[in-house]
Amino acid sequence: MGVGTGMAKRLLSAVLLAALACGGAHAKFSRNSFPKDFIFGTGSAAYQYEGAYNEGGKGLSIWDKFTHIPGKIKNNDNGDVANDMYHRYKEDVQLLKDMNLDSFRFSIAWSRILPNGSLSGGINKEGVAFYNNLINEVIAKGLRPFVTIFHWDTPLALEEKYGGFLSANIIKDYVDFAEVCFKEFGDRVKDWTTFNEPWTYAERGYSAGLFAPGRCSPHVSKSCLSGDSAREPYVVTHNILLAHAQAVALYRAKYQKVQGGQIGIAVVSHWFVPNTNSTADRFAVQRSLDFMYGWFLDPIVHGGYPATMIGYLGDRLPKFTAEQMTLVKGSYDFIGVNYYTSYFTSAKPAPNGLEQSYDADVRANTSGFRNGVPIGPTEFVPIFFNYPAGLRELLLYTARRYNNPVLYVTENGIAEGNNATLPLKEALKDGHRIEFHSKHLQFVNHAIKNGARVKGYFTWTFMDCFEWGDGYLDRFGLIFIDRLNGLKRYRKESSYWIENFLKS
Ligand SMILES: N=C(Cc1ccccc1)N[C@@H]1O[C@H](CO[C@@H]2OC[C@@H](O)[C@H](O)[C@H]2O)[C@@H](O)[C@H](O)[C@H]1O
Repeated sequence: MGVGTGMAKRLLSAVLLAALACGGAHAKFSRNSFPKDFIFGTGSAAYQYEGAYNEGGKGLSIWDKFTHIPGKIKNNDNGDVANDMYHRYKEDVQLLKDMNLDSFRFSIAWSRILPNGSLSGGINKEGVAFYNNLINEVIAKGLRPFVTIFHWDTPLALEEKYGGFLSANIIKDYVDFAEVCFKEFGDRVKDWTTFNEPWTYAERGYSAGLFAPGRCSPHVSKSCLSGDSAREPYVVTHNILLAHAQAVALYRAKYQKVQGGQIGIAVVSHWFVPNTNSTADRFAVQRSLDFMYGWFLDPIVHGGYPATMIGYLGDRLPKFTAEQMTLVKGSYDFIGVNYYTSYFTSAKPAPNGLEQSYDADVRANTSGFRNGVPIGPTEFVPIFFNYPAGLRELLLYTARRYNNPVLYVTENGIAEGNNATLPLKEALKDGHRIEFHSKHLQFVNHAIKNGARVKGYFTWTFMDCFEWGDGYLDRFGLIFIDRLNGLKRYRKESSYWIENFLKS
C-alpha cells in the first residue's frame, strides 16, 4: 500500500471515529442501527407453549402421543400443560408489550382447529375462538402476529389414518387447514409461514427417529418401531413441499389481494466451515448446505432439488412433475431463516447399501471442534456453538444463491440449563443471552449492509418452554418460567436488555 493511501486510511478512520463520538444517541447499537421497517420479535410454537392438550375441543397430535411413550423425552416431560399459554395468553402478551417488541411469532395447532385433522371431521369453534382471542390481544397491544401454520404437531388422526406426511393424502388436508386459517384469521394476520423447519420434521422424525413420529431404520435406532431412514425423509419432504406450494397458490388466488398479507416458509440451516481447505472438505460443505437447506430452497426458488441430491440419490429422491415444479417454483414472498450453530465439516465416504439413511447420504462429518478448538464458545446445548459470523455467512449465502429474497431471521437463540437448585435471582441472570443476541444482531446488521434483504429478527424464544427431545431441560427464553411454583413468569435480565435496545 502506498504512503498516500496509508495516510488517507488513517485520516478516514479518524474522521469516522470523530463522527461516531458525536453520533449522539444513534452511536450505540440499538434498533436505530437497523432500517426503519425492520421488525424485532420473539417466537413460540403451539405444542411448546399452549398446554390444554385435551381441552377446548382439541384433538390429539402426534406429539401428544409421542411424549406419552416412556423414554422418548428427557425426564419423560410432555406438553400436556407446557406454559399454559392457552389460559394465560393475556398476561403473556402484556410481557411482549413490556419488552417493546414489534411482533409475536406463534403457531396454530392443527388439531385444535380440525380435531380429526380433516375438514370433513368438523371445525372446532373453541379452537378458532382461542386463536381469535390471541390474535386480537396481540394486535390490541400493538404487536404484529407472525403466524406459523404448521410447527410439527400433525393431527394423530391423520397419522393413524394414512401415515401423515408419508402419504400424499396429507396435501389436501393440510391445504384445507390452511384455508380455514386464512378465512378465520387472515383479516388481521398479514404474515403467514406455511411450515416451520421441514428439515427437522423430516430428519428428526424419519431419519434419526428422535422426534415424533419417531420412525427410522433398525440400523439407526432400535427404539424405532418401524421406518426407513433411507427413503421416508425424502417422501415426507416431497409431500411437505407440495402442500406448501398448494397452500401458497390458494392464498394468492383467493386471499392475498383482498387481505394484503405475505406468505413464506421458515427453514433451518447450520453454517458449515471446511475442516481443511481440501477439495473433498469443500465439497462436503456444499453437500451439507444442499442436503439441509437446498433440499427446500432449491425447489422453492429454482424449481428442482439440488444437483448433488439428484445425482446421488437416484430413485430414492421423488420427482416433481412439470406441473408440480411450476407450482413449487416461486412459492414464497419471503424466506424465514432459523439459525443456531455452525460446524467444521469434512468429507466421509458413502454408506454401504445396508447402512443408508438421509443423515448418512450427506457424506459429511460435522463437529464443533477442529483440532480440539471449538468454532465458537460451547453452550449448554452440547450440539450448539456460539458462532455469530455463521448467521451473516448464511444470510449472504442465501442472498447470493437464492435470488436475494426478502428474509426474516425467524429463530435464533441460546439456552441455559434448568437448575432447580439455583436461587431464582441467579436464574434470571442471563448475560450470555444478552451477548448472544447482541452479537448475532450485529452480524445481521453487517449482512444487511452487504446487501441481504433481512426485514426482521425473532429471538428463540419468548419464554422457557417445552424443548422437544430435551423436555424442560433447556431454557431458551427471555422470560423464566417457574415450573415448581405455578408456572409463574419472571423477566430475565435479557428481557430488560431487549426492552432498552428497542426503545425508539
Ligand atoms: N431445534 C431446532 C432444530 C434442531 C433440533 C435438534 C438438533 C438440531 C436442530 N429447531 C428449532 O429450535 C428450537 C430449539 O430447539 C432445541 O434445540 C436443541 C435440542 O436439543 C432441543 O431438543 C430442541 O428443542 C425449537 O424449540 C424450535 O421449535 C425449533 O424450530
